Amino acid sequence: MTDAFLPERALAAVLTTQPLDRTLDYRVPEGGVRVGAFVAVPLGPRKVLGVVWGPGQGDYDRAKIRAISAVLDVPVMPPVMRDFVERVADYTMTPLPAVLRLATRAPGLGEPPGKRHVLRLTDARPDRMTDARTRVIAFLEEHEGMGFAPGELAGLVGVTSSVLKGLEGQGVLVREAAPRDAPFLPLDPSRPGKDLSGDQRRAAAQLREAVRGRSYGTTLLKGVTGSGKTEVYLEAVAECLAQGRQALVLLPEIALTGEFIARVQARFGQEPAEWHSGVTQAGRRRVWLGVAEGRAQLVVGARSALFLPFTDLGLVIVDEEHDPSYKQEDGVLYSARDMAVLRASLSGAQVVLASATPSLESWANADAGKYARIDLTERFGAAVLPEMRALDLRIDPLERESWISEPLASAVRQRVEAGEQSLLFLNRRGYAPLTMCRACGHQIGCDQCDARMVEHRFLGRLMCHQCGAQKPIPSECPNCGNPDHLAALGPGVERLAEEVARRFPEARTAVLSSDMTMSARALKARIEEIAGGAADIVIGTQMVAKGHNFPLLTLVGVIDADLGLQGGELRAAERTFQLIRQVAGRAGRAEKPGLALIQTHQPEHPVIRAILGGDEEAFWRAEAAQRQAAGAPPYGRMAGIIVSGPEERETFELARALAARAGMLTQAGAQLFGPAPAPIARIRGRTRVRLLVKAAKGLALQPVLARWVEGVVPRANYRIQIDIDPQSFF
Ligand SMILES: Nc1ncnc2c1ncn2[C@@H]1O[C@H](COP(=O)(O)OP(=O)(O)OP(=O)(O)O)[C@@H](O)[C@H]1O
Ligand SMILES: [Zn+2]
Repeated sequence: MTDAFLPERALAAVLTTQPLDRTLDYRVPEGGVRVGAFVAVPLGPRKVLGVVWGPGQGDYDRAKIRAISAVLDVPVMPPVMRDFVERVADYTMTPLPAVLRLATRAPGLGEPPGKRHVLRLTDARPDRMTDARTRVIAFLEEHEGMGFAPGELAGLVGVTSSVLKGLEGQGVLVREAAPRDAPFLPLDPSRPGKDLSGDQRRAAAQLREAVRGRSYGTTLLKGVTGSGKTEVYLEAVAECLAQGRQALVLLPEIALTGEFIARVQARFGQEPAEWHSGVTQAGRRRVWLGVAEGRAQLVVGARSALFLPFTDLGLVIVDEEHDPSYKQEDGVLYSARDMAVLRASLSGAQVVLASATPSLESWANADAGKYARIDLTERFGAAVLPEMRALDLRIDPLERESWISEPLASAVRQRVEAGEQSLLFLNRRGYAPLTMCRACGHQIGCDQCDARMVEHRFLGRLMCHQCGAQKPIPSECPNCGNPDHLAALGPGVERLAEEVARRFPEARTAVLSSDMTMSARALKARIEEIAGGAADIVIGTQMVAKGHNFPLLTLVGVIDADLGLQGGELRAAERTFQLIRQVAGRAGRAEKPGLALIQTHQPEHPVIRAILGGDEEAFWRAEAAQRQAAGAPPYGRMAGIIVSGPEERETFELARALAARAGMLTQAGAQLFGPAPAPIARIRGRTRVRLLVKAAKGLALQPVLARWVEGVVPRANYRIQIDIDPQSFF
């Protein structure tokens, strides 16, 4: 792609973020415009954001062509970034505007800094409190001292602008000119890092050398939990910064950023830029511009940080690269890990995929020699890997309404007495996964989805984990009307917490679950407190499995190791292995050795044996052999097709129309399975039908799929969604 200039009055093809299937021609304004420039263009009665994508196509009535309204005063989108946007769109089979939206998720891009006004909280309080006023004040108190643009504040709190005006009139809020965006203070890569062990030093040297090469390459950094992967890849970051190039660190969970930022600050003297859903609108704009202008050297963020406009990206770290949350499951269905490799290959950058339990994809790529691989096999310093033991629930059965077996309970008791921490891991949010009437057997489901409602006792509500619908916990059965017979069945973390409180009344407990109504900042603070010893027993969902450092933690109890093995999904074994090894890895990270106790009904299951056995290579090899035999990823290609719509019959008809064209797929060497009702056959009132396409690894699947679906045009409100390399099959 070229970095061309279009003169005044020429036609420019502008890609907007609006859902159109093509670029639109506009007339270039006075002064001309560069290809890649961000512009505002008229579209109907509105002005929308766009990027000059190239010379105009000239296939539209010249007399009707309108002019570009404004060329925004932000850096031009460089050719590699435009290339990246197009490749992502092609790979994920997503319309370009949707990908461009990912790349422009910062408000007010065109406005110069310093011109904005923000509202700030004063010490005054209103004469009369209303619910809306209380929320505004509570929100601003939580974001101590920060100012927000009025529109932004109204949106964030969910109040009208008149509420804000009222508060301003009473002096509760003051209007101030926003300060210029705070600068990004330079990180100093020459500061010394920690003294590395021999293995760490060799690993760091290898990564540094790769970064010095200033060309593309991917390295799998496979190190056992607590081996110092972070310390090692920070050396690669140091090298990248020393080269004057930008670096990006992707983390799978916002809650991890707090600890990571502190480590960057300790290593390089300043904080990195931060990018995730917890960052305010103003903060996003600052980071986006800082990255585009090359002022932000290091960004730490969630998967969408990959779409920031880096000018000279030299390194991408994907930490906990196996984590399923790197796959975006709505909107643009993309894998941030895979797209990181794509982006790096376009930018001449290095990628480091760090994990103790790599994805089979990355393991296989390293095995095939496509990725370099570095192993760290020991924990740093005196710390040793935790001992792992299965607790056979057939031998030590659980008591009624109890989920902690006697041997696990006594291990917890010992830790509490010794002043050490225990972690009880249960990958289920809420109180109970199922509410059933003991009189008639009715199970309370979501009205909109083919899913059971999950009791959240803490909130006093039943909640659908598919669509988020809530209803109060009924006092009588909605089916037979019988009172007092509704029973909560099975445990969630809230119920486990109840048992812990009952059995260890003297212990301080903390529940960490991703659905907790806590701001990102409050969550970070809570995790720091826990790491500092504020809880004796931590109860958590998969959120706690990811990379946290709790130095006092010496015991991990896995409440139900069998949970992920049911259902037989493609990645069930891999995921269970990763999750339990990860969570066990939280134990014994300091001097005291750790113990992981794993409750299971099937200790002889191959996956449970692999988790306990520690021969990881054998596990991956066996898993790889099975996938290879089945032609499944990463040895074969897959695309999931989800057909959805309001009427069941018509949704199936649409799916069958696709199936009728299966010949095209077969001819190209792909196979079609389905249609079949999706495992969750209804979400938000829409019927869901699935098809699955499988093909050999070498086949360029996307063009084949594009031709296949082209011939079937869904009616309004019906959808055909294609998920390339699907991770979930619900
Ligand atoms: N060379 C070193 N000198 C001092 N401390 C170190 C060193 N290497 C690692 N550590 C410390 O050991 C702990 C574990 O290191 P780190 O978090 O980098 O491991 P990790 O491999 O990323 O772990 P996980 O995969 O479990 O998240 C951290 O507290 C880290 O500061
Ligand atoms: Zn629902």
